[in-house]
Amino acid sequence: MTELLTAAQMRAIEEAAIASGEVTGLELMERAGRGVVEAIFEEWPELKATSHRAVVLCGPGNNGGDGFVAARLLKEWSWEVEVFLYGDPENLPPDAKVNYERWCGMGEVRLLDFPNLTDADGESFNEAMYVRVREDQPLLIDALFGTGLTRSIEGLLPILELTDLYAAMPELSDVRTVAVDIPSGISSDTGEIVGTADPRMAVPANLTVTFHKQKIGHKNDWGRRLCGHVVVKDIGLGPWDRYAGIVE
Ligand SMILES: NC(=O)C1=CN([C@@H]2O[C@H](COP(=O)(O)OP(=O)(O)OC[C@H]3O[C@@H](n4cnc5c(N)ncnc54)[C@H](O)[C@@H]3O)[C@@H](O)[C@H]2O)[C@@H](O)CC1
Ligand SMILES: [K+]
Repeated sequence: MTELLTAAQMRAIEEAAIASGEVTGLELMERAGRGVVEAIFEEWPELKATSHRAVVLCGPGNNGGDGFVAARLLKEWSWEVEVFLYGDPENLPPDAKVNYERWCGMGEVRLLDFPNLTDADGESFNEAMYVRVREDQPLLIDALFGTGLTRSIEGLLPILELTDLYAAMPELSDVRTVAVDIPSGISSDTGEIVGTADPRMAVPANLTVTFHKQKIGHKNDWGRRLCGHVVVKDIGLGPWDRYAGIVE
């Protein structure tokens, strides 16, 4: 029996755990977000000593929900946290919506889909972000897409330009990027970049925090190259053999 999961197996395991009544989806999401923050402090213990800055990019599904949890917990650590959402808050799945709303009680959410990439004052979004990244060197948390990615994120180039910014600034080699579950753009079933062979269509990470077990995509193809250090966090789904019917 392999201990690498597909997206469908992970989903089935979560559904079985929720159906058993032992845990809710909301609790799993809270543990996932907490796991991300724990992994950040384990990877870079120096970040625990002083408050820091984070930019959290949240997507339209439950991966984004994990991002909202991580944002809230970092804010509780007195970090300065900026949250950006790709998608319509009204269409977030229920658990992600709850965590979006919890975050809204603590801070602003800027939408990532404004078409001309220009703020109301005429400043280019990417220019503003470039300045912020250069000056503040925030931790970047990629909670755009996880196991639910179904098509290429090519249409999201404006977001990817942000990650290009990180790559293009050698003086900022200390900038840290953290993928929630898997770098956005990578298929958790194959490790390939979804819908394209262009490696720029994925968000590379220094640290990837996944849940319960690693997915096939962490170990293969571009996934293996773009995940950075992969950490698996227990979110209380129980022992492996409990799901024998799902993971044979
Ligand atoms: N209860 C649960 O199911 C849990 C889920 N978890 C997190 O949830 C993630 C899976 O959540 P989801 O299944 O909601 O999936 P995702 O959050 O990965 O993404 C799904 C959403 O993205 C959209 N989408 C997919 N490809 C797109 C593209 N190329 N461009 C634009 N939109 C696109 C889909 O239409 C859908 O709205 C996991 O990776 C993990 O991070 C964790 O919170 C643990 C608990
Ligand atoms: K991600």
